[in-house]
Amino acid sequence: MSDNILKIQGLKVAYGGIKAVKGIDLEVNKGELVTLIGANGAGKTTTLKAITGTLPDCNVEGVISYMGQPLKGKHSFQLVEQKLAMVPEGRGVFTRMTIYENLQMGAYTRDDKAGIEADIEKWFATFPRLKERAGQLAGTLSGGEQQMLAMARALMCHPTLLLLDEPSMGLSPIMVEKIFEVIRDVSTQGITILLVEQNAKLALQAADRGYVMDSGAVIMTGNAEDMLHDPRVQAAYLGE
Ligand SMILES: Nc1ncnc2c1ncn2[C@@H]1O[C@H](COP(=O)(O)OP(=O)(O)OP(=O)(O)O)[C@@H](O)[C@H]1O
Repeated sequence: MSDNILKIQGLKVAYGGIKAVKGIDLEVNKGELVTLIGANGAGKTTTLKAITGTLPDCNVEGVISYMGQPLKGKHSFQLVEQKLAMVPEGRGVFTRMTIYENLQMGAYTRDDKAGIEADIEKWFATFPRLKERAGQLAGTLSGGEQQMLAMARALMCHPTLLLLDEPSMGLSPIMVEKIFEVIRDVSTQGITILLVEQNAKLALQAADRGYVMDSGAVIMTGNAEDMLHDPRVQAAYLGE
């Protein structure tokens, strides 16, 4: 039996005349941390949005399967029920709700009240800044704090697959370090992760495998450690 959690076959996405994704294949296996890297406009976010079905009205072809079932036509709430969670670019926290309420919302598919409370405390221990601000509106948080909250909220549903879109974007180096520490930790807990990241070095250092996208196509894939030492990746994406 295959241990695919996510399987993308022949994905094509066109925004009108713009071919953003040109027939890519990608797999994420159980327990893996896979990263998708590439320059601005390569098609990474479009690929994630195709998985979650949150693309604007545009032409999509190909098959995306999650746990062996096609995802087409599923609503966001159905994905969370199936334990597929995403932290979008820009975080997407509920700005007019408190931090505490945001975390509760992340657990809306669960009914184990004590477990939910225990998880909130767990994330407060990981991110003490959120605990200090538990009753504060999420919209008043800094970008880094919102990123922590968005990750903690996504993890409140105990996802099987976590999709992360540019978690390091706009964050201070210390915050980037903290977020990557949490990503690695979550991965070692057995949660399968697909990480889209512009910081290719950090992403490949954290990941098991990587894919490089360029102009809508996957131009390279392999073991993350090997990719880190590949002269082509070093020259094009690692600034070396
Ligand atoms: N809603 C849209 N309408 C039209 N074109 C779009 C839309 N969203 C993205 N594109 C185009 O699709 C291509 C891929 O964009 P996408 O955001 O997927 O790339 P990316 O690799 O995630 O880049 P970035 O790191 O800058 O977010 C780009 O040429 C972009 O301009």
